[in-house]
Amino acid sequence: MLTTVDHPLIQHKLSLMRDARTGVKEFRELAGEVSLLLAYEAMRDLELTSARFATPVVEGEFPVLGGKKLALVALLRAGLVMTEAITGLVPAAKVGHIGMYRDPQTLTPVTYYSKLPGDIAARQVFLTDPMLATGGSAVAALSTLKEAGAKQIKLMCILAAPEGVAAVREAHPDVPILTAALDDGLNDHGYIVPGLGDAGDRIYGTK
Ligand SMILES: O=P(O)(O)OC[C@H]1O[C@H](OP(=O)(O)OP(=O)(O)O)[C@H](O)[C@@H]1O
Ligand SMILES: O=c1cc[nH]c(=O)[nH]1
Ligand SMILES: [Mg+2]
Repeated sequence: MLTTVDHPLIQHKLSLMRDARTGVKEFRELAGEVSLLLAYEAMRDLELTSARFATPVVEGEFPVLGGKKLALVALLRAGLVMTEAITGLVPAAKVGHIGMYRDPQTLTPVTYYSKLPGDIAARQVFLTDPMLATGGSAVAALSTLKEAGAKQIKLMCILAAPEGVAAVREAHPDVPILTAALDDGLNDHGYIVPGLGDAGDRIYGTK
């Protein structure tokens, strides 16, 4: 399932991210803000239970999170800024990291790191990566998560290309995808069009 979260605040902030004139500091802040807004939607179906306590006025039953514990997994580098923002909302979530870069010639992902919570099988997992382009990186990262035992996973990205959505759907049809926008496609270098450029480079000021 693909959900495009087209809230006006997200769309406005995404347009600022797309603008080539936006510098590193602002881009990084915007990526964090869009991630928080995406998380609001991605976590809409978290289970609630109730707790009994007294407000300053009266005693009662009140809703509190009660379902599976959460894990946020950052696909490095660019996904890191997303998990760091989202931990502000869900500070009890455990955080995992999968390090992967896309070979510029072959566009296939190369994995260089993986560190996941030991109890990931029992957690609701949110994989974060701003860019879903060919989908090679997300498909490989989702396989890594499933090999580690993860069963309930959502993929959160800021921009998706139809090619990447199709690749994830094909390899991992059980994984819902949330994105701020579905763009037109990919150029000859595998960049999303119109896109926002190389997310990692724009967040960290490399290149
Ligand atoms: O869907 P794909 O075609 O696999 O491309 C998407 C990947 O490309 C970017 O990472 P990149 O390889 O640039 O690594 P970086 O975060 O270290 O810059 C992006 O953050 C995704 O992980
Ligand atoms: O447009 C793209 C495609 C892959 N990775 C990026 O960072 N940007
Ligand atoms: Mg990059």
